[in-house]
Amino acid sequence: MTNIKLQPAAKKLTGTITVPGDKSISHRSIIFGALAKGRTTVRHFLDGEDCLRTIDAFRALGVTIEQEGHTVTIISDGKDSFKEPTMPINFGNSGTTARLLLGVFAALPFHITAYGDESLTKRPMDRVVLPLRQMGAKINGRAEGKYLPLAVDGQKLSNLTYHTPVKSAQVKSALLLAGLLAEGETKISEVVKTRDHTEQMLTSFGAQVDVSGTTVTIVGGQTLQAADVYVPGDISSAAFFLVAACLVPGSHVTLKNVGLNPTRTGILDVMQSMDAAIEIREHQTEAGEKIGDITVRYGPLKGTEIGGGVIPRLIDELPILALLATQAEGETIIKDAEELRYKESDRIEAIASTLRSFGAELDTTPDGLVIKGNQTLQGTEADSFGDHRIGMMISIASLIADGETILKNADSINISYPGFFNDLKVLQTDNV
Ligand SMILES: O=C(O)C1=C[C@@H](OP(=O)(O)O)[C@@H](O)[C@H](O)C1
Ligand SMILES: C=C(OP(=O)(O)O)C(=O)O
Repeated sequence: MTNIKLQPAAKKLTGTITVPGDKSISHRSIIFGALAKGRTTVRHFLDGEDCLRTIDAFRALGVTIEQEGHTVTIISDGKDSFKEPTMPINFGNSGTTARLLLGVFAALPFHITAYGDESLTKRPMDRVVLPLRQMGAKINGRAEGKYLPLAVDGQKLSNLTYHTPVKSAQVKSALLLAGLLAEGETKISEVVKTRDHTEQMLTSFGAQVDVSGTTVTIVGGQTLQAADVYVPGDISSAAFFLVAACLVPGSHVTLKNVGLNPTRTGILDVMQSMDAAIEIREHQTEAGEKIGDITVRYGPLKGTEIGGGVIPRLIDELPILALLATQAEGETIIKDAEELRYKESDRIEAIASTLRSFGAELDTTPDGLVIKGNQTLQGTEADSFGDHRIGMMISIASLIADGETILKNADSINISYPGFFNDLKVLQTDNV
């Protein structure tokens, strides 16, 4: 466990950085590359700990995966070439690995045991286990299969028509993957549209998938063909510097090649509604994923209400948006975000206790937060709770707090952004 001393920003943040690859797309590139026949090359892959768990899981199934820096090559002959793993699979801290791979494992002719770290072991898996059982999956574990460790006895799965009650791209994706490996037509509908990287990648690997509003339909038994994947920069990582630049006086920062898939850009909409000075220049689309540069400047902000359909489009950005709200003029209300309670930590409680330790005033509600604006923050000792997004929120808060901050358990940041402190240093060293 590493503790880091952080100082208030001595000067403005300036310059240009390219944030690391998108975590959701990196996971999916490995899954699809392993399921496809042929050689898949992935560029700008995120080498965060979560994505490495997905690589390890497919290596355990016998798939050849080579990694050189941010380029990953997957050589596979498809699912029929997979072998039964001889050891339990460790999903680590990664909810995405756990949920999506349960959808795959359920359909493989193997007995597989999977477990996770202390945080993942507390996160609900029944959201995928229950619908997978409706397809014929045999999955057993604690609390009737609600929590890891889980034992999966792979089966031939049948098709599913399912309206998912949770607003979760992980659930949708797990069921689409199971549907791809099942017989017949699987139809998944959601209350609000969640990130659609699985649907985009199915198409780019040659599968037929039909998207109509918030319903996705896939016919099982399709063969995927290897494809080359370029992973755009992760808007969820960019978010920390978008907010930092808004908060540190005089800042002017450009983030290059950021993924601008509309199911992920809720943070840009919300920051613009708070009057943030943001310019977005979309310049290309790769395999259905929009990519562009974002420039943001320091400036005054106003409070806002964040709720409804935008929530899944910015779910992982809510910790850093909560910090932004403490500096806006007027109150900010975050609602409809009960899913925050099922992340790496209970993020509603983690945001509240962390910002309170910086001296901020805010209230929690069952599904969100009410945050007072125009607040002065004091340096503090704050724990990431093993949650990478809380760790990065603390680091950005320290830039505008009076006095020193100590970030405890800073290692958690390696889950999604191993080069975070380096990129922060680049922006603090004039690189225009
Ligand atoms: O599908 C994905 O890649 C993800 C979906 C979201 O989780 P939920 O599906 O649980 O909302 C998000 O919080 C997570 O970081 C990544
Ligand atoms: C919730 C997150 O990831 P996961 O569910 O994959 O652990 C996240 O990255 O903020």
